[in-house]
Amino acid sequence: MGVTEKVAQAVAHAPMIALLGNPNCGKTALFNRLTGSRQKVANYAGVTIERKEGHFTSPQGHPYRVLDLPGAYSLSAHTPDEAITRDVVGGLRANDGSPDVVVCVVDATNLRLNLRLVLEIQRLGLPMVLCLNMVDVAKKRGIEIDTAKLAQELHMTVVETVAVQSGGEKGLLRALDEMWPIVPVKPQPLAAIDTVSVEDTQREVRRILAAVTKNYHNTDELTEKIDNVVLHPVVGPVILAVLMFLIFQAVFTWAAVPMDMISAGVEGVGQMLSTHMAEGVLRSLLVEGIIGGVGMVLVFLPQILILFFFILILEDCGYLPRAAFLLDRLMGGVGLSGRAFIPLLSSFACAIPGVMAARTIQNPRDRLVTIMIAPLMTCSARLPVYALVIAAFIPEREVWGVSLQGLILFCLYFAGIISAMGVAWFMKRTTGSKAKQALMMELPSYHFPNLRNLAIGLWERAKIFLMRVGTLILTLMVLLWALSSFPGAPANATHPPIYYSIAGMLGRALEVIFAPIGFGWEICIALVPGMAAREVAVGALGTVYALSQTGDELATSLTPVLASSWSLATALSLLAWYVFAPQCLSTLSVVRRETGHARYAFMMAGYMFALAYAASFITYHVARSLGA
Ligand SMILES: Nc1nc2c(ncn2[C@@H]2O[C@H](COP(=O)(O)OP(=O)(O)OP(=O)(O)O)[C@@H](O)[C@H]2O)c(=O)[nH]1
Ligand SMILES: [Mg+2]
Repeated sequence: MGVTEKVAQAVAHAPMIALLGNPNCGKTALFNRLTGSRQKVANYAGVTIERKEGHFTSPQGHPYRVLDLPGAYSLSAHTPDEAITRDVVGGLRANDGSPDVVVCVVDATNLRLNLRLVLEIQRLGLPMVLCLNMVDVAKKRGIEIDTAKLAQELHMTVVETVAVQSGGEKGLLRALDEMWPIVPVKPQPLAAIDTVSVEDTQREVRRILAAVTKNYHNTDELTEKIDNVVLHPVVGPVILAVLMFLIFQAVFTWAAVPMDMISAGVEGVGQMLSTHMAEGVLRSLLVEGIIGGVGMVLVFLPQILILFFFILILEDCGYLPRAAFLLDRLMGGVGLSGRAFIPLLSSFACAIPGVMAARTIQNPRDRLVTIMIAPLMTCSARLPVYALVIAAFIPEREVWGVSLQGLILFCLYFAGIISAMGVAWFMKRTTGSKAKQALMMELPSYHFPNLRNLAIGLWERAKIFLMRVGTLILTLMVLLWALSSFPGAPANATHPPIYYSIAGMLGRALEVIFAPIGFGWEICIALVPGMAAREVAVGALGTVYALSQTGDELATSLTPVLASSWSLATALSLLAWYVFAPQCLSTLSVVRRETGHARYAFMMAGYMFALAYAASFITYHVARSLGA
């Protein structure tokens, strides 16, 4: 047996630990520390929405499997993500026994709220360890907790942990090792643990708190001071708007230099290949297919990273639930709850995590509406398309001291948001659901973003993007290049060869549909692979136009080519198209999975196509009549 097989076998029989606790108490941070993995950690409730499994070996050499679970306020689940947690600990999931040990993670600064769940879980009768996490913060605030006394009151092992510090998990590891040999126990049925009333549990929590803590308070003065400003009814929304605006400015202004560098590098390689290689199929594949297509997408890495830099900081410092709170009234106006804010914000990265994050929404109608509008938020794959067209058509100028290009980008994002609100309003009206639930959301204490997490987060993003470029996008580009290069042009050709290729024929067929909104056959070719991944539209335009060049001059830079071959009306129409354009196929399949019905995926594709076409049509014709 090889070493890896031995490890795999040991892991398969290792005791299973489940990390359980309220949302935002540090379960995932602890999971990452134990297993060395990099699951998402952020400062708001409802970050983890799926069961994640990992494994590790303790200092004494014992193997363990460990489960990270969505946070829950109680075992009587109210949302789909809480249901996952309930089913896992209750042993109700197929293929999964109940856990052998429950590690109950609690936020030491918020014991009053957290202990309720501890008492509830205790009734399951499984072996338990209590992790008093975030003791670093508790100590700073002068909260003193007598751990020995708490252990005595609860009849279980209590350890202190700091999940964000290296070595902060040691106490837990020691406690686990002391439990060996771990004998599996069957949990009490969930129905049987519901016998104690909420009031009795509350009374018990108060009694324990009084016994184990001195000067217990869960207020944080700094957080209160900041919130007085940030949640102020007038100042708050202004701060939010300014913040969003600055982010889009930064995406353009900060990215300029690194983008120029990457683009110069890509062009350099292209030029070198075209001067040193003999003309032929291979050179065409490399220069027009790969450099012209994939290189074109690569250039947008800095912009994507800058956008994520801000999203990650906002996530980690604790501002997001505040923004949800500020927008709750506004969103209530169109029938959405403030709860929808975080799923919608996640959709700026990609609609897929956004659609999945809708699991934290309790009301099924609210959840469905949120899922249906999530793709209208501008995902990061659309950013390259916007950026390319903006760079080609919008002059690099300042208006009232702000970059005009950044301003246009902001408007495009804004257009997505406004139309999402419109669609939500329409859906709520037609489904006739009026009930509005109050927003119940914990506002976590602010903390300074963890720089290591920030760096890891950005690195992960860069990796995801580069992987996409290197696999999916590369494959599509090679395929597109082949379809655009064969068959070759006839002898008496009057157009560039691509016109006669398979892709050219397809583009010309589609042109019939898209000509009324100003798209020529070249754009139509790019729309098709753009369905698989949006950035590919940019790469595809790169390849299509590189192959369309008739002169000797090979253009590796797309921007001037577009500026000379499209009218402004066409460019604006394409931007409008991408505000709505039907989702990439992977989003549609996630929508089907999350809603359980294929019809919602079809509905989504249909309504977005109709909106995209209408918006482009109007944009194109208004722009034309204004002489653009
Ligand atoms: N100072 C300090 N911060 C911590 C500690 N543990 C976690 N955090 C921070 O607390 C926040 C929440 O951590 P997560 O690990 O995402 O919490 P979670 O319990 O997995 O949350 P959900 O997935 O939403 O249920 C993050 O901002 C962490 O960086 C700790 O021991 N000390
Ligand atoms: Mg988590």
